[in-house]
Amino acid sequence: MGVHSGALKPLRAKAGRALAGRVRVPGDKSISHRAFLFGGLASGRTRVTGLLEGEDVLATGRAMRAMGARIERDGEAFLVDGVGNGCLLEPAGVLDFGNAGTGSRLTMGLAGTYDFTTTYLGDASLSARPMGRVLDPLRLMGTQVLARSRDRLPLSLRGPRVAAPISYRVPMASAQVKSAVLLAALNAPGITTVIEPVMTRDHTEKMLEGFGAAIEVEQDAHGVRTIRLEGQGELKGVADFAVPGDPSSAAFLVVAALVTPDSDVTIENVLMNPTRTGLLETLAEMGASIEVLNERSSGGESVADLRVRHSALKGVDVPADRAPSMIDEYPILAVAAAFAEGTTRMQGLDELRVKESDRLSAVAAGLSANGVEHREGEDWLSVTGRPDGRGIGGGTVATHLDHRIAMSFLVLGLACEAPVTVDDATMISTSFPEFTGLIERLGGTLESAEA
Ligand SMILES: O=C(O)C1=C[C@@H](OP(=O)(O)O)[C@@H](O)[C@H](O)C1
Ligand SMILES: C=C(OP(=O)(O)O)C(=O)O
Repeated sequence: MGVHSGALKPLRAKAGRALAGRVRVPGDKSISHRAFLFGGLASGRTRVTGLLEGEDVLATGRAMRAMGARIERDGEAFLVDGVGNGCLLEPAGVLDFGNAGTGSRLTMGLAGTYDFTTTYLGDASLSARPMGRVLDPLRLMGTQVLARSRDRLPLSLRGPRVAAPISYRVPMASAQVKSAVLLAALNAPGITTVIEPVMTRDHTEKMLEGFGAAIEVEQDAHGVRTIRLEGQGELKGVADFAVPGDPSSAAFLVVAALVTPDSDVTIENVLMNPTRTGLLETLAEMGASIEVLNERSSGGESVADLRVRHSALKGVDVPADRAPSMIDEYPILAVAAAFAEGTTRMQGLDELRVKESDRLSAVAAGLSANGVEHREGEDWLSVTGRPDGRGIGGGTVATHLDHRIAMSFLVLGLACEAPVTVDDATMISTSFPEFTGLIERLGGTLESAEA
């Protein structure tokens, strides 16, 4: 059952004090999913610290347990005892991924080439999202797909006796598709090749290498990456795996501090992998005061503390080729743009239409509800700001089961003239259960808006 089995919980944010203090965001969602997937597949034990205990990640943990992994809590850590590559067990029941695109798509890759049946279920949001993007390469590897409605959940997969290694060019910028093919390749004999024309987050490649897979990555002069993975090799648990803080969660606190007058906030231990820092780059161009402090290496990734102070922002053009490195950050960038002098133009946003909601139209509707000047195109958005937040706010935003829409518009409400209400805040726990507590600890005002 997803988080959305209960009643809606409307929440309201209003302007008040400056935000101040030091906080730590929870673990990165992408890396946490992969820690359960790779730890649960590898032979031996992986001890995971800093894991995000969001609903999405917990669903991946349950799926791995259903396929034979042992996952136990040990104080602050999780101990994951894996089955060994090639040795997943057929799950007895359906695998319910709730709201999680990453969990469901990567697990389809991981288990879809096994000679057994797996059945995938999701909430209303996930059941509306396209799955053909992972089912197409799986079909090429020999997997049969059974779905009531074409390439949507709920669906079942049945793998072949022996999966075929393939060469696959990822047709859209998607780390989930790249990862699903690489995970499927672990169970195929020989070498599978994935060609990635535009680089997306590289956590799967890095972690596969860390867990001992035979993987090679080459990049040509145009940035096209060729990833080769030899299947059916051994994967070994990682004694200590530390998950860095999630930059996509930090983004809400960064923008909250930038737009709330007199704020001064430090966010500790944020992942600085360059495939994830597009928002920071854009905000710097807008004139944001963000100091990157104490940059260090943790578990093969670079992390840093971010000191963010209230700043006068100006509108900028955000190029389409930056989209992969900030794909989940456009809703909160639109909020930063609502406080910037001039117009911010964002391009290359086609993938936003197939997230937890159609994020382009959900953001545009939320801006409309709060009187923020903007224009929406097929794959672009422009937002014209009001630097002091005067004359904006006062609306109620439809979140469409989308955590990032809920958090973004609550941040809007922290700094505009009239309070902003979101129709439901329960989905926030899919990726950032600590969000409301951290905003309040920093001095922000959130209140229940239940009738
Ligand atoms: O691989 C991942 O962990 C993710 C990839 C991205 O999705 P796409 O691959 O659909 O772009 C991103 O939006 C999602 O939040 C996490
Ligand atoms: C798109 C997202 O996640 P997923 O695809 O895993 O549901 C997100 O967290 O913004």
